[in-house]
Amino acid sequence: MLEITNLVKRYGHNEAVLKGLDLKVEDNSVVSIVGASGAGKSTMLRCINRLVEPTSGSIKLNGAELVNVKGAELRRARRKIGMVFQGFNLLDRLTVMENVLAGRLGYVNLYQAISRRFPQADIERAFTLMERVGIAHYANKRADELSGGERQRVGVVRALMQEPELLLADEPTASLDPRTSEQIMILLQSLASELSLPVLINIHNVAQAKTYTERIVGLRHGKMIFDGLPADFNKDALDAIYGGIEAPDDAITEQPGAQAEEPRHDPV
Ligand SMILES: Nc1ncnc2c1ncn2[C@@H]1O[C@H](COP(=O)(O)OP(=O)(O)OP(=O)(O)O)[C@@H](O)[C@H]1O
Repeated sequence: MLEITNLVKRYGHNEAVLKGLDLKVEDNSVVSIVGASGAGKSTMLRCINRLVEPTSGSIKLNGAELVNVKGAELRRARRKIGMVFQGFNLLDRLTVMENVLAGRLGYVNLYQAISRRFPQADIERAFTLMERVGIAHYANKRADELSGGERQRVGVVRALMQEPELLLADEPTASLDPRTSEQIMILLQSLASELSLPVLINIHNVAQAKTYTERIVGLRHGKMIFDGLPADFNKDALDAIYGGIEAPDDAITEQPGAQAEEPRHDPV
């Protein structure tokens, strides 16, 4: 379980970007974080994986405090947090397998990392996960030969190679076409359930958030102003979060094609 208490982040002497956030996310739970540009969504994810230093507050993952840990303890904490990126963040000239094995770098020694001699168990785990997401046949292909959806699957497997206790996804579908986006959202949803992982997804596409996640958290100016079920995320909630400025046209309607595969929850 992820437990955030009174999280504050201030960059320099500016006004706080996160103003006392509280959030609990159970295992198996897929939560989307929505909010206008600048609301603090990325800062929140980056505080959790400590790419950004929180100003104050507490972030606990399965009881272990993440705020203020340093050195080896921070490295150990970080490897428990898998991250999936909008731009995939793959090493294009390396193969799919090499990219996937990069997820183990936090676990192997320097010699193994430099010589890329990963334990057999890691290679087997890599194949199992690649098979699970349908990319095992691409193991020896270069990453830049894959489509966007395939590349994102590589990104997901690399994150899972860390044996994470939490998965963070920062706009994981923003670079993908609608159909591929749906597939990636369904994949994240299924993996959360299969691996008993809490998953937090920053997402601009409110229709996808409503269809493929079971809980929506809405941020505005660094404060949480909505935390509830997709069914309760109505026009008032949308206006409160986006202030009528940035709300996408289709935000409260069903995502076209959402029925193409079986989502776990009925679209609302
Ligand atoms: N490294 C930084 N230094 C100073 N200010 C920053 C830094 N990173 C983000 N900010 C500011 O913090 C605020 C929140 O930014 P953040 O990227 O967290 O928002 P967001 O909701 O993720 O936006 P978007 O949807 O556009 O990615 C913005 O005003 C931004 O300018």
